[in-house]
Amino acid sequence: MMAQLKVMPAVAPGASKLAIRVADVVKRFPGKQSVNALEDVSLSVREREFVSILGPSGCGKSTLLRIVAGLVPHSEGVVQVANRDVHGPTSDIGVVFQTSNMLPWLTVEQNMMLGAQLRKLPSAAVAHKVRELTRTLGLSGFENSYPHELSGGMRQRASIGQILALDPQILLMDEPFGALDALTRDLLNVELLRIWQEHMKTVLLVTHSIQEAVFLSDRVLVMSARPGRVIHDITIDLPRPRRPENIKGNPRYGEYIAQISQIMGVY
Ligand SMILES: Nc1ncnc2c1ncn2[C@@H]1O[C@H](COP(=O)(O)OP(=O)(O)OP(=O)(O)O)[C@@H](O)[C@H]1O
Repeated sequence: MMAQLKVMPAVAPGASKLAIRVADVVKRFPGKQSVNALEDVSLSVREREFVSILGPSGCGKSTLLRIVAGLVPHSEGVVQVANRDVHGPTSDIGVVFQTSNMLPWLTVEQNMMLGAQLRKLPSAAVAHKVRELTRTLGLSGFENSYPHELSGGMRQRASIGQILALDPQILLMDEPFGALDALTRDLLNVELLRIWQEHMKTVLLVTHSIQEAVFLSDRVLVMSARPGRVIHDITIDLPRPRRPENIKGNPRYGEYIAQISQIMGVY
């Protein structure tokens, strides 16, 4: 028996405590060859939900994430974070990209402190938080290392630490583990779930990996080819806490992957 997929409307009617609301968003990049990147995109993410976005290359996933982050303006529609219209970056949101944002001339600890210092957050509290994050992200002993002295996985963990040091309520992640080998990616997926649960964050993650999306998420959104729209909203009904050993052998996990692969035309 295949798992029964719950396909929900893209914007849950009457949903309370929305962390992110995107309604009928259009994005056009003007220019000689103007690009219609997004067309009537609607989605909602509730507080503390873990939602992933999948879609074909070039469908506008990164653009959508950057719009929610306030880094790119949208052409039409409504984008709200914590019930407020997004007009630019806010402290409610932290963004993790595929490649590390660390400054090469600063150490891990200095990089993790930097954002908080720029925001003039109280330095003793920040130093305490950074020490704690260094430990929980498995970077103890590397506080004084420079980015080039770290492995790719450690650099990504440090980048996540940089963002968590600012304590945003919402984490937007754009293929954060895309450049890593499969084993490191699996390990960081488990760490990400632990962080998400411990720190009670809302996460919106863009990924190319159906397996990663199913393993991590409460819901998986699937976008159409460009101009991108959210065409499926699939609730992942797998038990938590999730670890590879108790999820990857679960037949429902395989069924979700098969169904999403079918939706996306990937076999
Ligand atoms: N600054 C820009 N100016 C013009 N066009 C852009 C710009 N940024 C993105 N685009 C176009 O918008 C479309 C969506 O790009 P985007 O990077 O959001 O897709 P994506 O789904 O994240 O792709 P991928 O999965 O390959 O990373 C593409 O056609 C891209 O060329």
